[in-house]
Amino acid sequence: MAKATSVKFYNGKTIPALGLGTWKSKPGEVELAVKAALDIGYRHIDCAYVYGNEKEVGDAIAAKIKEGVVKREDLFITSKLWNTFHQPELVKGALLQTLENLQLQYLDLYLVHWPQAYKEGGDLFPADESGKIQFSDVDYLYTWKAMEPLVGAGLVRSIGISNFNSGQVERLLKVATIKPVTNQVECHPYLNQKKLQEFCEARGIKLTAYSPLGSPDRPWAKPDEPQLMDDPKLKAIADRLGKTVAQVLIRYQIDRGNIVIPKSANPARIASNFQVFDFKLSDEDLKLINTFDCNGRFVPMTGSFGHQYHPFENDEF
Ligand SMILES: NC(=O)C1=CN([C@@H]2O[C@H](COP(=O)(O)OP(=O)(O)OC[C@H]3O[C@@H](n4cnc5c(N)ncnc54)[C@H](OP(=O)(O)O)[C@@H]3O)[C@@H](O)[C@H]2O)C=CC1
Ligand SMILES: CC(=O)C(C)=O
Repeated sequence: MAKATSVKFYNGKTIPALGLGTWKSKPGEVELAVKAALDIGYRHIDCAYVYGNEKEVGDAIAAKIKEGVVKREDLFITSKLWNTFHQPELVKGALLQTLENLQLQYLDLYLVHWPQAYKEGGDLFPADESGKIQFSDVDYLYTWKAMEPLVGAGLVRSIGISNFNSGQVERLLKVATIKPVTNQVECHPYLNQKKLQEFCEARGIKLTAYSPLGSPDRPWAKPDEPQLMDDPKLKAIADRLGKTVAQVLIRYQIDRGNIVIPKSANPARIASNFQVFDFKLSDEDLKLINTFDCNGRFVPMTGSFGHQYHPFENDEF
């Protein structure tokens, strides 16, 4: 198989262009999934405190390091600061908990998971009696200022953001001493993020594409909603190339210069999703897939509607 490609950040560090997503991989299955991925050749794992499975991801990484399959320095491990830890004095403690969970001395990348903060100190989704999430008004600029010293302390190699819209990126850049290396956002043919990608790229920030397969296992999916991977137009392209739709969707991101983190908990699909380094999409196919955009967002974070920093309500992109 051809060599896996990597993407270079403005700070000189590199990230494998393809990583394994871990949201919704149950604690009982994620350890096997990460072990399978590392055996297959994945070197980049996308984690988050809120996924509730970091300990099992850490067990898998530790086991594969012990077996001699991988060395720590060959891995790229990302995690994310959850919304209830945005108060500056909570940021380092949240990271230390994630490091302990993952059994690591440092992360390669730590992201502010969302720009909007939730009420600190309790549930990860702190709801009132009516079920409405309780917000906190901490400004993400203060959170960012608490992320920056983590780099100098050697606890993280790079820092970045996730789910920030263009206005929020711009606002952050005005105060940042350390610029984010990436903005991790939902990205696939129905929401191709062309404008946000160009906006970030012009500022030296790489885009990481989450839910690249359309997140069919998202908990709020309804049976009658369209499934990206069932799209006949994508199926036709995949059939013509002799590839799976998932492989085309992954390659769509790599060929646009993005980082991509498909999730699977199934070893056969984890392997097949990695078989994307022996072909490229032509410019014609990229252009054709770009026309499928319909502003189709699968992860709208509806519980945050009404929050002043919820990213999907005001700015165009
Ligand atoms: N920063 C953020 O706010 C967010 C970050 N993320 C990150 O991005 C990752 C990926 O996004 P996610 O929303 O999980 O969804 P994906 O778009 O990666 O889709 C995952 C789903 O696709 C299935 N699947 C995987 N490979 C194949 C295949 N080859 N053929 C058919 N089905 C397949 C999986 O099933 P199975 O497991 O059974 O194979 C699972 O149901 C997350 O896991 C997380 O790490 C995601 C959302 C938000
Ligand atoms: C999956 C995820 O990262 C969310 C919903 O924040």
